[in-house]
Amino acid sequence: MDTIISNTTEFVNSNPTLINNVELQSTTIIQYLKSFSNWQIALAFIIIILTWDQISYQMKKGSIVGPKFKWYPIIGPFLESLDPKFEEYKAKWYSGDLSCVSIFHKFVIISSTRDISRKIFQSSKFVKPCVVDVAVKILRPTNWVFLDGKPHIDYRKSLNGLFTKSALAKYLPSQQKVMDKYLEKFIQLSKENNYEPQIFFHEMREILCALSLRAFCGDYITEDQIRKIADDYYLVTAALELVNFPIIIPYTKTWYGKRTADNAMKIFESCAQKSKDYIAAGGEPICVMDAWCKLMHDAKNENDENSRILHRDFSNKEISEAIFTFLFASQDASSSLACWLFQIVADRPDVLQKIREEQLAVRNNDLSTEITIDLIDQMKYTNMVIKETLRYRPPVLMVPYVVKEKFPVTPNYTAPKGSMLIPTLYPALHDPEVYENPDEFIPERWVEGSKASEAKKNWLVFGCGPHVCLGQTYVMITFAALLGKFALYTDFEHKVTPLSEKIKVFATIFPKDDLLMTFKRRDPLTGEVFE
Ligand code: HEM
Repeated sequence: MDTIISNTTEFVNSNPTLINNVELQSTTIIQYLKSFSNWQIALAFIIIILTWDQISYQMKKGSIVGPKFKWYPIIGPFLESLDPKFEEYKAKWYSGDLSCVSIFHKFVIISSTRDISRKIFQSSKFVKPCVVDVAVKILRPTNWVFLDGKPHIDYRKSLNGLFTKSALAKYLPSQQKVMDKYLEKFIQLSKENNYEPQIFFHEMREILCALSLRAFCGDYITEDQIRKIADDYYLVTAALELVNFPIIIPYTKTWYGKRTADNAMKIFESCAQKSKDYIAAGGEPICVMDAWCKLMHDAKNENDENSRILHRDFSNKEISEAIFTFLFASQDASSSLACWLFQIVADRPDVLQKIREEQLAVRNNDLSTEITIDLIDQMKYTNMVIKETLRYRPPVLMVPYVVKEKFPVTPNYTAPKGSMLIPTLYPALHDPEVYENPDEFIPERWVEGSKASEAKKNWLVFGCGPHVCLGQTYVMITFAALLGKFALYTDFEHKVTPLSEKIKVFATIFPKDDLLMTFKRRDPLTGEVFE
């Protein structure tokens, strides 16, 4: 290196004409630039940026489907993305196996076939889940959900035990109490409104939040704390919208979202300590936190090195952050499922009738029968209704991933590093080759051995691969218990409007008219309805 520098210096010093030439040229360039006005320079700069924006778009787009040019320079379809429309998404999915858009500097690739989507979900070497910038601030950088590769897999192993069937069985009794409470609340609300249909979108979100918090934190969390978190939670959803300002400025959406998340995590931290004390005193787990503390407690006394590593001592802060991610992952998707499930079942009296018959049959007409996992496993038809609702109206339409290194997604297309890659779930779940008349709601298509039930590869409702939904069994069990109870003890009706079947996108998907319903008390054995 030194030799190169000294040789160059020698060469330049021995060539005075060269120095003169360089000086002359720089003076000429400066004089030339000076001959332009500031406006002309600014204009040239803009033209260079715009040209680069288009060239970069074309290079990244390659052979895949997408607008021929970036029609709105720089911003791309940013304004449309502020108010996402289901029909626009759908048009995009069916425009090609891979399609793209470019918004500001972000290049977004959407995959719409089952196989490409599965490949993306399973390629953790090339991709990792993509979160909006502000999510790291709201969920905190130390949160386990931001782990990637082996550290993520190991952390997942320690969490999987909290959502097995045997663990979920322990949370059921406290969830039942929440269901009873909200059943009374829904009937009371309807009575106060003279049984006229009213919006139940907010109530569905509230019951789901309460169910999750009781399952996660047991009785360590108070009714007031649950109500406060349920009331404020929409501020977190709003703060984490795909398009949001990345810096947290006081009194903006993101600031309110962070404040809500911090308050919730503070509550969870104190619950975690109470749970640790309870388990240390020999208590049996009745909630997710207890189950976690029990695993940690037992691991200390086990001779098994692996279990000691998996269930090391997690701090209260770590537990609180993980519990918040469970709430965050569950709240919008579960509320979406609740809205569609009640609407769809209420609109189909024959389906509701079959659910009621099954609910009585599995209880042998004995209403004091305890709801257990075994009993839920016997609710075949109820489970098929839930599964078909998830297929017909999948709460999560797409899962954004970010490309870590150049990713050959197909033999003809390589996704550039840094681009956003979005596998979609909807097209695989509406594939007419697997689900005949995919836009019809047919629970019977899920009978054992049927084409639909055998097509495991199409069942992408909960994703697949290393980040597959941690709560999927929890969802099926909770909703079977919930739907069963409401079908037996209430007579619920839905007011159909022209917007009921239209889809509103708000993180997940909801009926556009916000679900107009009434609930009346019903005798489960005679079917008599009371006002
Ligand atoms: C109807 C309700 C739900 C739906 C449709 C749903 C769907 C999904 C989907 C599509 C993913 C991304 C999977 C992937 O990238 O491959 C996911 C991830 C996740 N879900 Fe769910 N989910 C639901 C409810 C829940 C519940 C109730 C919980 C917690 C109790 C939960 C916890 C999680 C977690 C922690 C992740 C991230 C896993 C990881 O990164 O390792 N979800 N979910």
